[in-house]
Amino acid sequence: MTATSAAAAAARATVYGYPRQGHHRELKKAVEGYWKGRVGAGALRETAAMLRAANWRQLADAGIDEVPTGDFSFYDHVLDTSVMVGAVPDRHRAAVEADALDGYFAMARGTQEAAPLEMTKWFDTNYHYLVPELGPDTVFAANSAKQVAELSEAVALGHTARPVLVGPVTYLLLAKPAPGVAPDFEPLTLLDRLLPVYAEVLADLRAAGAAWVQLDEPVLVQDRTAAELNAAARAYRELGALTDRPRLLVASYFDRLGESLSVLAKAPVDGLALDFTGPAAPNLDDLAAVGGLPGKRLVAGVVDGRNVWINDLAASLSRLGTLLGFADRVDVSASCSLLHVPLDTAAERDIDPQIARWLAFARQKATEVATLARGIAQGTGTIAAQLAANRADLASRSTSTLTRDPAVRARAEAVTDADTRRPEPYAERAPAQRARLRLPALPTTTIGSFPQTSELRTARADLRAGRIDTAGYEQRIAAEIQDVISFQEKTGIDVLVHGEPERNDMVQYFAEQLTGYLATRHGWVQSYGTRYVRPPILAGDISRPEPMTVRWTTYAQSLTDRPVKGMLTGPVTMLAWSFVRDDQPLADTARHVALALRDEVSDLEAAGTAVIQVDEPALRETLPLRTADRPSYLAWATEAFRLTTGGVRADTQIHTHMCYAEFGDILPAIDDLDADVISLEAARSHMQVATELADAHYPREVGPGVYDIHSPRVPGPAETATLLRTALAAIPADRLWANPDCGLKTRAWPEVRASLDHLVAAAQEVRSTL
Ligand SMILES: Nc1nc2c(c(=O)[nH]1)N[C@@H](CNc1ccc(C(=O)N[C@@H](CCC(=O)N[C@@H](CCC(=O)N[C@@H](CCC(=O)O)C(=O)O)C(=O)O)C(=O)O)cc1)CN2
Ligand code: MET
Ligand SMILES: [Zn+2]
Repeated sequence: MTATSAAAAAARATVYGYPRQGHHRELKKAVEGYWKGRVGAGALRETAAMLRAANWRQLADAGIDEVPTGDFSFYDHVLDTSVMVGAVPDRHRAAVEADALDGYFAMARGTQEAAPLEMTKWFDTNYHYLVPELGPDTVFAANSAKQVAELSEAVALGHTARPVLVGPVTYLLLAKPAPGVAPDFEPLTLLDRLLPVYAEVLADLRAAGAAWVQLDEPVLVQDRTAAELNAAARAYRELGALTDRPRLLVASYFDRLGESLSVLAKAPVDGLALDFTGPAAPNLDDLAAVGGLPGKRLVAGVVDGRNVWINDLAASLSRLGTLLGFADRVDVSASCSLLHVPLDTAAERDIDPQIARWLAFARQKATEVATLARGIAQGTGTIAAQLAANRADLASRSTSTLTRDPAVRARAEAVTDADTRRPEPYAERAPAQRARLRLPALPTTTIGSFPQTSELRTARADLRAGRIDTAGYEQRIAAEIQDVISFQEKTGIDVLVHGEPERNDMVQYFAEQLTGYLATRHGWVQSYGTRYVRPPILAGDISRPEPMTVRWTTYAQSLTDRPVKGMLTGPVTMLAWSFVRDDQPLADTARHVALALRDEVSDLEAAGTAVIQVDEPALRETLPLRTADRPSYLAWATEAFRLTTGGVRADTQIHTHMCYAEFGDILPAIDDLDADVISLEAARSHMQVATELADAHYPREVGPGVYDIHSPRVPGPAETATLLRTALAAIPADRLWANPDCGLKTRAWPEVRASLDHLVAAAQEVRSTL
């Protein structure tokens, strides 16, 4: 047998992870029930075990030969890794020792006594992880209990299973110096201390029956310094040299490995799992250039694990055909964990069946992976029917009228440079806005949403189910807006919001009103912890049949003399938090969305709205992982924002808002948005961003958040005032705003009342010292 046919004959199907929540988000309900004291720890653990078993069953039924374990999490798998290596912050240690589960949730969410770990975006996805906190005094200790238990469960159920772990290099490079540790401390210096802990976990997993263990090293698809590449080489040299270990599969995804590829190819590990989709496609040529992976296993991620379009099976088979020559054994997978896509298209009864055939969620992707593995192992003849159906579905998508609207295309082509610039520079606009708005120094505002109470969600569910009519629903929304406006007036907020009660989600709400978008009923994807989103599917050319927000915004403004901010989601975020079409450049799609939003901005301005906020929380997360790809992205992204906002008068104040990210490396792009005011998340990272903005001489108005809205914890007035003073040390008073980190939709009213009282008091106190 030649190497190629041996590799082909052995081809197996596998995936790296699967949605955790269950068909009806049973996990969310159980965890939130546990927090409220309505579900006991035993019942919570039973639900979790039931969901894991159901997932493995589903994967096995789809034809997956080797299922992942350890990808399950009660909250976040990076936090699970911190627990696995014993990196529990001192402030949470007592809670963790008293009760592991409660301590775990305390690290994730914080308690009144101890702040939670910081949360940030997982690479360029909409998933958030809890940032490990490390310092020179960190003592690691192996705790393999969760990994071993989940492997044992899968094995007991008869599955061939492969534990999936966050790799040591990725773990350290995603970590931050713990509070109190010098900010220039480099967690990677702890590698020598961490490797023995991984060695112990690997030995435990081997003892529990693991033939293979997967170590995920997605940080290696980012630009890395020589020192970091050396550290990666050393890590895998040492782990590879262990005698008591399972075989090691090192995985990367989301982009090409570049210079890291040769490091991993040379490492004494047993296999590599590589992404061959989207920006990672160059991995194929790069693999040829390093001489393949002789003697190793290659897991080929040829099915896009983070978008929802069906795979082009014929194209994947041809790619796999090339890859077969590169390794001893070639297996088939999705490009990354299926955590980032919804579970099952079969639940989507409202999507036109013709269009539903273009879509593959996690369950369908598992089937695609299995089909491809069978195709190369047993010959394409054995999958002829699937190939024919796939060809027909792909053709139906590419010829559909949904994807081409001549009016949208003509308008997009006619955009001029002048459309993307406000005629007056910021320096001229600022005084005009000051004269119109007459705000005090350190004006207070919020980011848009107020609590999305279960009453509001129930009202929406009742409307959908026909239990109430539109008039009844709208009465409910109007009443909520009245409450939110009068609360803000009483509290003494300066620039008000209507509170977004009518929005199920800041992206989905707009998508549902735009032509060219599809919405899902059950397409939940985990965003963080127990919070999920249903990313809409941007399938065609985008247009706005009628105004989307003018009615509720003007209603709110009619209730007060203070300015009410108009509130829109920006074009980049609309793309980032949707599943976007992959049949044209993102820049073209962004322009369609921007033009639709530009009309909304213009309608809001015409209706008298003096302040319009265009949220771009996803601007940073969508930044390409490789530096070389960034300038072209930032050019179209900032242009789309300016196209959205560039048509307004000088005295109309444009705000933008960003959260969940490090902003330091995109400050010039933030300036390029030409927004008048930006609010940023800053509370959990102790105002770091305020200093960064000051160092960069950022010239416009800024509201670095002084209330961490991701925690049920209420910061006291002194703490809020301290944060505000820290910001004031970096940003002059005439350009500083006081606001929370982000919207208040996930918080409860009692927390919001207290926290905003403290925020207004802090602003007043600091104002009095000016
Ligand atoms: N798309 C998006 N991405 C984002 C964010 C965001 O706001 N949107 N913010 C950041 C992440 N933060 C997030 C903050 C909150 C929630 C969140 O609250 N999600 C809600 C769901 C929000 C929603 O879609 N609500 C709908 C549907 C609610 C629902 O659960 N409906 C039930 C039935 C209704 C019921 O009886 O409760 C169902 O359809 O099954 C509504 O209000 O109408 C949740 O997990 O619970 C998600 C992400 C970053 N990425
Ligand atoms: C994730 S950014 C959220 C912005 C939105 N306006 C809100 O307040 O909820
Ligand atoms: Zn936000």
